[in-house]
Amino acid sequence: MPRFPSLLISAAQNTSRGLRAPKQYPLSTRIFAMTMSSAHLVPPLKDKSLFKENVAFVNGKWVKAKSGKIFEVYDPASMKLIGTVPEMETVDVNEAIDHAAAAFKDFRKTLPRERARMLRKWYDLMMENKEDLATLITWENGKPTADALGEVNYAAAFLEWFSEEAPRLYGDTIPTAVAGNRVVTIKQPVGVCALITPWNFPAAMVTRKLGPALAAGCTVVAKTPGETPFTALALGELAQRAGIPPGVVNFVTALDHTPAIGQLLCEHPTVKKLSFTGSTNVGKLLMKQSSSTLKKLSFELGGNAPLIVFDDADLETAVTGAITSKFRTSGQTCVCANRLYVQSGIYDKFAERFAEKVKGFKVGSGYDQGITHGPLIHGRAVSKVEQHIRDATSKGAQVLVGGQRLPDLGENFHQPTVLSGVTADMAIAGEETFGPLAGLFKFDTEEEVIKAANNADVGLAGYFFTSDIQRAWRVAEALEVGMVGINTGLISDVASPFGGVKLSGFGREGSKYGIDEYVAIKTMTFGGVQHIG
Ligand SMILES: NC(=O)c1ccc[n+]([C@@H]2O[C@H](COP(=O)([O-])OP(=O)(O)OC[C@H]3O[C@@H](n4cnc5c(N)ncnc54)[C@H](O)[C@@H]3O)[C@@H](O)[C@H]2O)c1
Ligand SMILES: O=CCCC(=O)O
Repeated sequence: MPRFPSLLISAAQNTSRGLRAPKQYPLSTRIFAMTMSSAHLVPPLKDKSLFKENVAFVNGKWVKAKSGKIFEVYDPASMKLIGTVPEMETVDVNEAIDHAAAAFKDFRKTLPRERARMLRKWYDLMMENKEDLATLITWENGKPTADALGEVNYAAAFLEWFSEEAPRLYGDTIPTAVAGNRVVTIKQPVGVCALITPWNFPAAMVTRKLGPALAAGCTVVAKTPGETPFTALALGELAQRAGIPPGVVNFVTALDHTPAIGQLLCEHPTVKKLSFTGSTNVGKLLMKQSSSTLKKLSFELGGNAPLIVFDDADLETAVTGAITSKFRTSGQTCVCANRLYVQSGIYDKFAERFAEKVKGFKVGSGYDQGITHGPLIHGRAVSKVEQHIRDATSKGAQVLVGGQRLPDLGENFHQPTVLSGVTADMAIAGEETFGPLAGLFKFDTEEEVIKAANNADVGLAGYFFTSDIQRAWRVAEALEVGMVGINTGLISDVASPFGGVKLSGFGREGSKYGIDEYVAIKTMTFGGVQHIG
């Protein structure tokens, strides 16, 4: 039986999840009055209509699940109810696929510049509503407001970028090898696309797929993450305001029915493409399920990024880069450094300075002033951090900073933690923690560290710090990853191809390559062409 790590949780097992019959929770009570009495203040939305409750977005309409079932979404900081959304089933999603297929007939014929204008308008609306979108992100994901605002900018940038790519979807003219033939290619939209995204970037993971899909002329059915559906639904509202035709963008919502919906999206013959961001285990399952329809696939899966600090690195650059890479979104980023390899000559200085910086973090509610790090997404995420700390310390690692939960702040808070003396036999070496835990490994030679860094079945990102230009090329080429940061801990950029190798998946998002995932190249061969004269 396949395992669905974050989903096979029944209401009884997890008090923050559960299926209920629809209940009346007046919005005004929750956003305003309730938040005044909760552990933290949720800023009121300037535009309350961006908060879509009990509805999903299908064919330009706000709809409920046919069964009338809903599920609850909780604030990971206060553990209070944010609201409910439809627990859709395959019957609902089948309908969404049919609408997307019907919309594709016309949308594929729109001029690229028309699609560009729609995407640009959607981008503008995201920017106009950035504070509200950030409020929603912090509410359901927990990241501090400044980070949430950064995510809105990053997310909107994918719509802007692909609005610019849409009119430049060029084919080729190819010098033929056959006398009398002339060959040209065009790029055509693949058709209806299924998009499945995770909770760690509730806006950016969605727009990074939607932007290129629409730019290419595809229509989509996007399955929102169970933990963070409200941000995506707000994007649906803005899509409608941007004039994107009904059926072109559909957002379906589900928690417990996610595996069944995933299977439907994979096996449905009308769905021509699946783009998934999430764990490697779920990616493997989706690939298997998609085999009967041989869909075009792109997978952005788990990472376990090595970050290497060589003796010749600039200490401050390395410390800042490691902090940025390791603790972004409290370590819940697929490109977060997970294994920090520090050369013996700089190890003590680096450990001291790095630990000092981490000690300065302020953990708390994402809405509070000065907070640098929020809660983790749920209890299972906190348990994994604890488990990695317990395992490492039982095998000899020492805690330099942190090491404990923060129960006074809430169930989902954990101290940012630094361990030194981490070795290859510890759990943290083999799997990503996906939390605020940095493990420092000591190494002596470049050869040894490359071998250790590449000793992973995944290969998403890698980072290193050095002042030697020869080494920079050598190491960048040797690391078995899709993306390398050299003297920087931040590699995410709309203009840069994003994606991995090995079990981190395949396909590239963002950049000039992102749109390729949503098109099919058609070759046209013209025969019997004679030369004149
Ligand atoms: N490479 C990337 O760009 C990237 C980005 C973010 C997260 N991730 C990875 O995702 C993991 C953390 O997120 P997670 O634990 O929520 O991942 P996950 O795979 O459990 O969930 C990701 C998404 O898949 C959905 N899902 C889960 N089971 C499914 C199924 N059987 N069928 C269809 N959909 C299903 C979830 O609802 C969610 O929307 C980490 O491994 C992280 O590295 C990768
Ligand atoms: O976590 C995954 C994506 C994060 C990013 O795009 O930088």
